[in-house]
Amino acid sequence: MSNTNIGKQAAGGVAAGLVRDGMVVGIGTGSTVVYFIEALGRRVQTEGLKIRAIPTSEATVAHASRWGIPLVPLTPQTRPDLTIDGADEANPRLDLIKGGGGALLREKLVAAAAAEFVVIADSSKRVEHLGAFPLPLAVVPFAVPTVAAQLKDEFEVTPRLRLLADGEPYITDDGLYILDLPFGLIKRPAILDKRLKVITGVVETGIFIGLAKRLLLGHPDGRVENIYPAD
Ligand SMILES: O=C[C@H](O)[C@H](O)[C@H](O)COP(=O)(O)O
Repeated sequence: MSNTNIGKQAAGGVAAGLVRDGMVVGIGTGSTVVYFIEALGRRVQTEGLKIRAIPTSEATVAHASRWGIPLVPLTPQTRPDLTIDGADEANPRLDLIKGGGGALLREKLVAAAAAEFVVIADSSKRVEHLGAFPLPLAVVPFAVPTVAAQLKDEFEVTPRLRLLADGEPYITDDGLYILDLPFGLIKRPAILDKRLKVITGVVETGIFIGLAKRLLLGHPDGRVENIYPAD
């Protein structure tokens, strides 16, 4: 197993240990979350842990179902007690960039609705400043040309339409396209998030501000560090 995967698996395992009987658990998306689902699924199968889970993507529906984890939709009455999700970058305040897997919209809904949101990641995801990872933006397909032009004018960034291996646009579970924005350095993520959100045709950004209350950072030696938001 690669060093990165050791960290992901370790963080996913610790996160599965946070789940208690009777909880509603929000389950994010991505390669780190797959390890969390495995560890949680094992607890469901061997300990008889009784939980209900809210998935953030069709991929997560498939993984969780394989482990026999009961799934429920997000409603005002059924909100997660705890949501566990990965991240592409986390700064010291635990502001995040997410959406490398295209699931940012459902992920933000499920993270924001949760009583507690805990991020799991390997140590490469911790950064001083967000922005080296291109910021994903979920955009209505019809609006992509005009949104892209506005981004170039206003933010001096050249958006890249996310494509599949066959050259066709990547389409999210909600029928949206993804524009990846290579900012390089994002100095004020909260302000950038607000400015991007008001562009007509933009549905959601991959900037998650003030949602994560804890980061479980998995290291190549299997150690998991607990990180809380810096002031
Ligand atoms: O849309 C995908 C999610 O935001 C993922 O949580 C994020 O991209 C991190 O994924 P991974 O755990 O595969 O690095």
